[in-house]
Amino acid sequence: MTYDALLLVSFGGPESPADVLPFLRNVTRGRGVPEDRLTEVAEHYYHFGGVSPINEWCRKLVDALEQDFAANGVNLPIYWGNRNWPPMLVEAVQRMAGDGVKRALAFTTSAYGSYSSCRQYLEDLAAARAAVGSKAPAIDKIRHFFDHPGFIHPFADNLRDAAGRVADSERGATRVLFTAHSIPDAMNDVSGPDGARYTDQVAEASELVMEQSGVDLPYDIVWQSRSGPPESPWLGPDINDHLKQLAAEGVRTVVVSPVGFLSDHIEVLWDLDTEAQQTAAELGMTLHRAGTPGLDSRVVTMVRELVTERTDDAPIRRLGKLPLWAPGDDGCCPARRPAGLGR
Ligand SMILES: CC1=C(CCC(=O)O)c2cc3nc(cc4[nH]c(cc5[nH]c(cc1n2)c(C)c5CCC(=O)O)c(CCC(=O)O)c4C)C(CCC(=O)O)=C3C
Ligand SMILES: [Fe+2]
Repeated sequence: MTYDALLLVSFGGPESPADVLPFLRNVTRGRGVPEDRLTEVAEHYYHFGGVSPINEWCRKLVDALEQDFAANGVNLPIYWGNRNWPPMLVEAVQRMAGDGVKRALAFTTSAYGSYSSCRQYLEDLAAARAAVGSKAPAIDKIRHFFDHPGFIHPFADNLRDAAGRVADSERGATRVLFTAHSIPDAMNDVSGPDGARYTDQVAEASELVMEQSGVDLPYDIVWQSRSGPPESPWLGPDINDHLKQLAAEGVRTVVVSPVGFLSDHIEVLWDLDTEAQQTAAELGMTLHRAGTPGLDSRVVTMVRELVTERTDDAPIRRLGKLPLWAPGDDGCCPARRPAGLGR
C-alpha cells in the first residue's frame, strides 16, 4: 500500500493548571465518571503543576521520528493529533487534507487492544475524518505493538537496571510486579476477536520483558488507576491491595515495571511514584520503579519498522505468539463501548 503521511495519535494531556478541568471533561464526556472522581484526579495533575508529560513527549517523539525518517530514506511527513487535548486530531486531519494527503498511517501510543486502548482511537479517527469531510485522507491504524522488540527490549533493560538496585541479601524477599491500566471486566471480556485479548497481551508482554531481562525473580501482574465505582468489577488485583498481600507474605522489596505505558504520564508519576510508593512505605517495603521506554531510540526505530512493514512489506518483527489481527477488522473489539459497565 502507498501512504503519504504518518499520523501520531495520542491521548493528550494538560500543560497548565487552567487546562486540567477542561481536559478531564473531554476525557470523561459521556462516560459516567462521577464528579468526585474528577476532582480527585484533578488534584493528581495539580500536584505536578497541572502539567502531564505526555504532550512534551509526543513533541519530542515527532522530532526524533523526523530525523530518523530523513536518515533512513522514509519520505513521509509526520502529523500529530490527540484524543482529548490540543493539538486535537481533527486539526491534524484538517491540515493533512489541506496539504493534499490522500492516505495516512496512524501510530497510536497505546500498544494494546481493548475498547479504551484501540477501538476508541479508531472511533476518534473516524469522527475527525467525518468532521473534515470529503477531502479527509483515508487513515489506517498500525497494529498493536505490545510484543515488538522496540517495546520489549527497553522495558527489559530498565527492569534489569531496577532489579540491580536490590541488595543480594534481599533477593529472597523480592517480587517483580508488572502493572497496566485497569479496565472494566466487561471491556476485557470483549477485547479482541475472542475476548480477553487485553489481559492476554499484557501477560505476554510481561513474560517477554521478564525473559529478555534475564532477571531471575518471581513476578506477578497487577493493575492500576481504576476509576469505576467499587461495585463494578474492574481488572484486579489493584497494585496497592497487592502490596498489602505481599507484605503479609513476607515480601519486603518490589520492582515495578509499568508495562502498560509506553512513556511516563500522570498514571506513572502519581499512581506509582506517589501513591504506590506511599503504600509501600507504610508497609515498610522498598519499591524500585523501572522506567518506561519513553524516548529510547529503539522506540523510534520501532515506529519506522511498523511503517515500513506496511509501505514496503518489510518483515513483521515481533517476539510474541498471540495471533495478530488487523484493527478495524470485524474481528476487533466491538464498535461501541460495551454496555453494562455498572455506571
Ligand atoms: C486502557 C487505558 C489506557 C491505556 C491506553 C492509552 O494509552 O490510551 C489509558 C491511558 C490514559 N488514561 C489517561 C487519563 C485518564 N483516563 C481516565 C479514565 C479511564 N481510562 C481508562 C483506560 C485506559 N486509559 C478507562 C477504562 C477509564 C474510565 C473512563 C472511560 O471508560 O473512558 C481519566 C478520567 C478520570 C479517571 O476516571 O481516572 C483520565 C484523566 C491518560 C493521560 C495521562 C496523562 O495525562 O498523563 C492516558 C495515557
Ligand atoms: Fe485512562
